[in-house]
Amino acid sequence: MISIRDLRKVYRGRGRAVTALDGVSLDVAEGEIYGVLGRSGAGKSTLLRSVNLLERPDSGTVTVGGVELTGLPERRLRRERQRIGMIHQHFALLSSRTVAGNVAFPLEVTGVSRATRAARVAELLELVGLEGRAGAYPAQLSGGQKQRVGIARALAGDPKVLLSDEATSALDPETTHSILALLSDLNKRLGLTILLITHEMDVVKRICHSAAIMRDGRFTESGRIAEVLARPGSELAAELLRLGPAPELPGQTVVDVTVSGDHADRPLIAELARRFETDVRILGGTVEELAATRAGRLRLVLPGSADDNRAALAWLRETGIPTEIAGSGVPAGATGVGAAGVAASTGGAGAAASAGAPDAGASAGVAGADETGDPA
Ligand SMILES: Nc1ncnc2c1ncn2[C@@H]1O[C@H](COP(=O)(O)OP(=O)(O)OP(=O)(O)O)[C@@H](O)[C@H]1O
Repeated sequence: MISIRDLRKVYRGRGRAVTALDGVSLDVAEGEIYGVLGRSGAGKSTLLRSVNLLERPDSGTVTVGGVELTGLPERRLRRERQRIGMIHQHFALLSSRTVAGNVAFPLEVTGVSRATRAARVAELLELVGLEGRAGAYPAQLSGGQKQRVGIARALAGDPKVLLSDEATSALDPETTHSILALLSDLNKRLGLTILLITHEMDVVKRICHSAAIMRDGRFTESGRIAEVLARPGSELAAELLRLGPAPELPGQTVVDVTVSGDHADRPLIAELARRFETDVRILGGTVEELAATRAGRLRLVLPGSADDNRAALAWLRETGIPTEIAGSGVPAGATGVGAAGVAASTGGAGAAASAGAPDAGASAGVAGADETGDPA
């Protein structure tokens, strides 16, 4: 539904040039919710605003619903833009207009008749759960209600694509959940394709089918959540399923295994114990009901060094369970077997590389992420 190819954008001014987009490519399938995650300054807003060409990229192409927007004259572009809704962090409502007046605004601009407008506004307010608030002014609404107005307004022209610019960043956690639930519901009921930018991993966990991490104008990793979880060394997977820093346990091997999809119901620990006659301990774990799938990450301790456990590690790898040595009790450099080594040898080298695979500090990258919810 949205296809972006090699987008570049450099802001120039006062002898200074900032590369906001450094060759970004992205595909969002029809009916998908796609989250772009990144810290402030990563280029997320520039990317999102490039999708409807509110921001003109220096080069690259943007295609939405089969129409290449970057090739259109301004008048045609204005028409195509009406098929793309957008919601904003601070709602961007007109304070002098009522809820109904705000939602009706885009319909007025496109010349929809008064009667049709009134019927459509009533329908939209019901869709976002704001029946009965048509006559209220923005100042009389809570943040969550304001965002509902923003969503109703964005959907007025019956778009197939919704762009969400940090739509929940100004809201408290409970309201955030209700707005995310609404977006998810609209995605299902209307088949709405949603591209959102956020700095909150929780948003990705709750509603996204696919995600990307953006840093310095580039995607360092991207993909469908189910694929990402199966990708050894994945930074996104580590952020989705967080474990604390790994301890050093001399003479033991600490491994982090990710179980999702077909593996979620597998009696993995019993199998390991049986096949390799080893006493597997669980050191920690996290299980998440992600929008895309149920998934978990377990931190296991196997007696003996990584070398002693070679066969068990190989079996995990062959079984297709992403496995990383979190801390072998021996310096990674001494054996050459570190998380990156496992990642590379599990057949995920390409994916790990595209993820900006962590090097010698891999275990810290996986397990030692900060507590802010921001990607590293
Ligand atoms: N109009 C502009 N003129 C000059 N530089 C800009 C402009 N807009 C953005 N930038 C710069 O481009 C880079 C990317 O900005 P962008 O707003 O896209 O990032 P972001 O990830 O959305 O961050 P934030 O969440 O803080 O908005 C930043 O370094 C920013 O300072």
